Amino acid sequence: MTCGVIPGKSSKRKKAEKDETVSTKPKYVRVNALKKTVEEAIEAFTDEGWHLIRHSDKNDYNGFIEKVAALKGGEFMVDMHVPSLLIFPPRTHFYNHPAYKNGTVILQDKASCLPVHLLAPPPGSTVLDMCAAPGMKTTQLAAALANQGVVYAVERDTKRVGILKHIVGSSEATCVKVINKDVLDCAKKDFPGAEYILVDPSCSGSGMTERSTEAENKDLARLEKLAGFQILILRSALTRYPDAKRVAYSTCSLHPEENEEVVRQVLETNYNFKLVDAKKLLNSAWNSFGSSDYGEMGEFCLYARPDEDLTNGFFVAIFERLEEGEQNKFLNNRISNFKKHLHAADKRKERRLEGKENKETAKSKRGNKNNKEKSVPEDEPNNVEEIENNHIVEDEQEHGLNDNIEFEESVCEKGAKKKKKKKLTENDVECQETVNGCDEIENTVAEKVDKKNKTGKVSSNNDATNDNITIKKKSNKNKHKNATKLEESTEDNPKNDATLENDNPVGENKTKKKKLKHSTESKDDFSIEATLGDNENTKKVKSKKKKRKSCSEVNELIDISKNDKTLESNDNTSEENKPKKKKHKRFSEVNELIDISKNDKTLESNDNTTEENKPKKKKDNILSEVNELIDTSKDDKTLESNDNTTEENKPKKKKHKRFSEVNELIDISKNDKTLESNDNTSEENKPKKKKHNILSEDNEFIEDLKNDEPLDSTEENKPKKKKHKRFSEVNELIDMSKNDKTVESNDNTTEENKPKKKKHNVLSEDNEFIEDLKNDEPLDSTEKNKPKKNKHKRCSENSESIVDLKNEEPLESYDNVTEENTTKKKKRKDCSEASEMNIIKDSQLKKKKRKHCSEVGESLETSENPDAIEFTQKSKKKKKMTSEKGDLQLDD
Ligand SMILES: C[S@@+](CC[C@H](N)C(=O)[O-])C[C@H]1O[C@@H](n2cnc3c(N)ncnc32)[C@H](O)[C@@H]1O
Repeated sequence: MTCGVIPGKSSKRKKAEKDETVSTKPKYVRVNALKKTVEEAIEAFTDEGWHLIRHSDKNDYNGFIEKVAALKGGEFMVDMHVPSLLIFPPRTHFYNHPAYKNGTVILQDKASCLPVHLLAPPPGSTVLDMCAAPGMKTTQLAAALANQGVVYAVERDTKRVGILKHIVGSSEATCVKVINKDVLDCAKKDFPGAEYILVDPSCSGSGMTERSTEAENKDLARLEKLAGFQILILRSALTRYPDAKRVAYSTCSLHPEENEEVVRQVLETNYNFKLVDAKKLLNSAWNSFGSSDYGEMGEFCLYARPDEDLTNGFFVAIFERLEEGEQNKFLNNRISNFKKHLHAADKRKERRLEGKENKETAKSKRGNKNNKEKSVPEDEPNNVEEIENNHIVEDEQEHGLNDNIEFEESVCEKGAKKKKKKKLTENDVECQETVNGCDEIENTVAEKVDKKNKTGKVSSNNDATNDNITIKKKSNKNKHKNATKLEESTEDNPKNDATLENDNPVGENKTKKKKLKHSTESKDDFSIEATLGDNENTKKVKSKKKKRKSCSEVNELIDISKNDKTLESNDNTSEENKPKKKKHKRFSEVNELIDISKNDKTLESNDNTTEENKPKKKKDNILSEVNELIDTSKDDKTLESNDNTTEENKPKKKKHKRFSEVNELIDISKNDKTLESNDNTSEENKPKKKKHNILSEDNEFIEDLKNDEPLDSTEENKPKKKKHKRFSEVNELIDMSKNDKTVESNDNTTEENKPKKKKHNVLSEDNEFIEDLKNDEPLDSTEKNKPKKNKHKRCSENSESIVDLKNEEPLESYDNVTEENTTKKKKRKDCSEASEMNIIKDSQLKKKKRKHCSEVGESLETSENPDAIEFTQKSKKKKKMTSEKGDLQLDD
């Protein structure tokens, strides 16, 4: 036997040996299968005079431990779990043994062998060792692969990379690729096809028997920092590598803070992996598992404990990618958190409804609400921030190295140097989670949309190829008379494409009186399509003499900056009618923001509602706006959609004007992914006795998810002999700067009912509000009810010309279409105006038009300025003239 104490040892080695002299822990030697089989090694040791103690019962772990504990000098055993592991009595030294010197055996504690043993990558597979140095497990991985396949061995510390390379070289692990990098700075392409991942990060090392006192003296602050990093790196392993089948997380710590707690925090937010019961993997031949404080989750984790297992203290958790139909049953807390958000949304809605009863306090309530919503919810975990703040890395000395390699424990200074980089990397990790969360939301919403489509209540037109945003509005008769529902589904848009569709099927409005449809398409693969009907937006008109008029405007501006994406949408509309004896009130907005960001989820919604017009005997109901924001982070995609519809009932000789505005600003900077959708709908009913209903719902889709009910719609248009008017409009302006592309589209439609003579006009217009503003008049699109024998034709559609213009000029497009019916008996007059896209172009030809556009801009800018009213009044006088001008321009 050649084992023994080596002369001329360093002080460090002397210390290690001194420790061993008091250790009762056996000495473990892993046979390097790349050089020798276990049988060959056993034979060699036997030849040296060592006596093999056998343990044949593979299920008798306690009997095995007894035998190990009873090993005497000159005896050795084969481990019952790790077949390549040989066990020698305590205080056996191999420093001078030829097998150790030539790399045939590697001194590695049994506990340290368990992670790779449980990870069990088969030969030929691709393995990622995220924290490789000094390389004990790396070489074990290479042996498991039989050098067939590849092991990416990543080590951040340059000094330790040298040791890693030495050990890898001496063990003839030819399949290992050593990479001196921070693994968190690496991308999946750096380790193509990584199937098995070992996460063996720096830890407190409390499991090292020689440091057993540390286990009793917890440095909680240090543990917190370490746990932050451990969570980060484990989460990275579970989210960043799509081909990963199995992941092993291990530490040589006995602190739950670095073990079960890390597993819990990562697992609760992971949709793709499950925790494997380690006991099963070891055929129940093991005794030490995680804390029952963590329930089954803890029990699935494995501990190696010095006292019970005669090893170093160690922790191992094995994760496996979910099969189809499988679920991560430890995801519960995340769902719980989501439910809390839903509950919070309910409360906001209640507050909003309450606030509407008191108009005077509505604004202040809104302000408070916005503030609240912008604050981080209490139930949001703080891990990410903790990780960011505490991203320090402490190198941990691998226990096996105490025996044969001299290296110092060092604190990696690169951690501090790369702090900025790491912060970005964390964002990447978080971003992955957002995708998951939003995918789920999107999928659920998509299901709702499917249901609606199946019922035939929703039709959709989609000009986009694969990617789209769909917004559908329906009224909800179950909850509120004047409720409007919004559905929104989003899908990733790899080319910054977006399609917005607003579909309000005309439904059974009996006579198919109204249809508004327009579509715009931009050059930069951005298309917006809106189909507006009146079936889904409910209206009640109880007075025969009432006319309904609606007008709405939307103006949006979205700015998505390249490295710091911010979405802004501003919508300002101003318009006022001052009928003789009517009173008019302005209506404002509710802005909501829901931010679910901490665990990679962000959801924002803005909702604007308020305001009522109460003419003497008339009542206005302005109903609802829904604004939703979904942030999907995948591949830096940003989608935004805005949809606004408004409606008004007009009393007979009264004039009514309605104004709505939406202003949104959403800044989602993390990882450059933002999706925003705004949807605003309004509706007004004017019952006889001044009843007033305002309903607004935001995040309706969340509501539906919560109630697990299909979105429903109501329709309450039942005026006996009433005339119905409907109006809707969509205006979108989207600026995408990422690819230096700006797309702007404005779309507006209006409608009017002209009751007395049952005339009906269907009008579809783009940017009607612009046109109307230009004319200093309320937006209108008229629609008249036709008498039975009257025929109705559609007159103007500019969508084609609009599309053409857009295709020519990517930056801006203004589309205007107008149509009017002015005669009592089946005469129709149609006006349509085509748009102008580049303000600079055709200055001469569009001189008048440009002037109008300028006025529009002014009016928008001064929407909160009293002067705007004056402007409006002045411009009203020019209405007819302007309209004529428009005709002339079109003719030109
Ligand atoms: C516990 S040791 C790994 C022991 C190794 N698995 C073995 O069996 O020999 C942790 C190692 O991870 C390295 N490390 C820590 N953070 C890292 C990071 N972000 N990227 C790469 N390596 C890292 C440390 O420098 C240290 O060498």
